[in-house]
Amino acid sequence: MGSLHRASKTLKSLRHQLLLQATQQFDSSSRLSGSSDYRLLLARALCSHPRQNAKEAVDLTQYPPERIRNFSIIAHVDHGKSTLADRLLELTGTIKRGHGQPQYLDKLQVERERGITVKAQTATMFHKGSNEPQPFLLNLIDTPGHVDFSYEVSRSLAACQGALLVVDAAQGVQAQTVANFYLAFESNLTIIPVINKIDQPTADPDRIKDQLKSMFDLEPSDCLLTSAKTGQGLEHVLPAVIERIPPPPGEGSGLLRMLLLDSYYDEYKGVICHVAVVDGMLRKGDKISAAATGQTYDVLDVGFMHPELTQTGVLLTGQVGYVVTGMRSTKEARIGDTLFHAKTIVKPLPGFKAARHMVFSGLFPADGSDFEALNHAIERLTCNDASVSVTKESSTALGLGFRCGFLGLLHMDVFISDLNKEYGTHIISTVPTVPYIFEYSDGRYYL
Ligand SMILES: Nc1nc2c(ncn2[C@@H]2O[C@H](COP(=O)(O)OP(=O)(O)OP(=O)(O)O)[C@@H](O)[C@H]2O)c(=O)[nH]1
Repeated sequence: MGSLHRASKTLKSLRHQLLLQATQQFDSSSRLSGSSDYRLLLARALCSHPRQNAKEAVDLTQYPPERIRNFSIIAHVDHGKSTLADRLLELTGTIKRGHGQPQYLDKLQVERERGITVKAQTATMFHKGSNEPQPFLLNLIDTPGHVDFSYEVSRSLAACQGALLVVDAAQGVQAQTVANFYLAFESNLTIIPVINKIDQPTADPDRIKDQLKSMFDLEPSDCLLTSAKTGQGLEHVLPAVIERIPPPPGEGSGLLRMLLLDSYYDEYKGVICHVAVVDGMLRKGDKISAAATGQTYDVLDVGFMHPELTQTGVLLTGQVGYVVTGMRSTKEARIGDTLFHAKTIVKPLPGFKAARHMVFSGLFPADGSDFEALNHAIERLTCNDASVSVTKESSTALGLGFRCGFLGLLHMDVFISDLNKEYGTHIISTVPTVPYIFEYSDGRYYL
């Protein structure tokens, strides 16, 4: 107890010193001006000593691609992806049984309130099978099930070689099961069918096996039967992942190429990028460039999600993790971009198709004088949701406002309620519209 207290005091004073250094540097540097530079400096000071979890430091160099498996969990809404993810995290000792909230990877407030996954989340686990001499490093990506967020699913699949296709043992195959199956199939992923919720009285696994065979040509003998609620059948999931999903391809000794999967803004660290290392190796202190923007950055911190950010100082071929580079805004982190070592020439990775906005709505401040506040709130919110498009709009009745594009109605609803809740802005939103093409018989058309 005493030594813990001392350690915590030492850490606190170290943090204090770093903040002091950052403040002194800020005062003395004539090049730095404005609060954003100050924030950046603070973020750098804090990034070099991030919030570490109490687990032992992990040496990622011990995990060559042969001992890595990257997989996603995909399913229709509520078929049990996040609950299954919880159980796998518990089975591997990544989180403690009964500790933390259910649906651990659903971290956003909106996810907890609505019981849905909105943003894909990655967690790294270590698992040693009973017949295996060495442990495996498993990267699990929990994805959203709702159709509005299928863009998140396709991005996540780009970092994986396999997917667990979870199907409710009573409901069977649903619309998003089909859509997500084809996303995984087109990406050439190994698909492991998991029939979940077999504890339900109405469960009928044999009927679901037949459905999976007739619709997707998945063999009944390949189906795993589980209950993420009771734990039944879960012992077969990770061995199947290790046996059936191939290791990530990529050249360990090649030039560094990383796929930028996602980014978000953290108050303390600045922009945090989630990346998949396709070739080569990344170390803290390296200089990297972004193919889309041509910008060069210093790598201030590198690590993986275990399931909280855990510093490792290095990421190797096939590994999925995070990088902090001192980017000022998530707008600099173009999702799907290729990151590589500065001064090297590499072929950019294919990246992703741009997100398509399906629904548009005008957002106006209830009081015209709140326009700047709304502008600021939207800017902050889009920092963590780059899939919203924003253009300024003016209306004779409602004054100055914004026209925003969303991936669907649920996405719009989530965004507007976040605007109201997190920023206390009172806004008027216009009836959502969908873009359409008006085509004349003479061939002319209007959007
Ligand atoms: N009976 C039973 N209920 C389960 C099982 N697995 C999950 N559930 C319940 O099903 C509901 C949905 O589970 P989630 O894990 O949030 O489902 P999800 O697929 O992640 O949902 P989205 O993220 O919204 O797509 C929750 O109430 C879970 O407790 C199971 O094996 N048996």
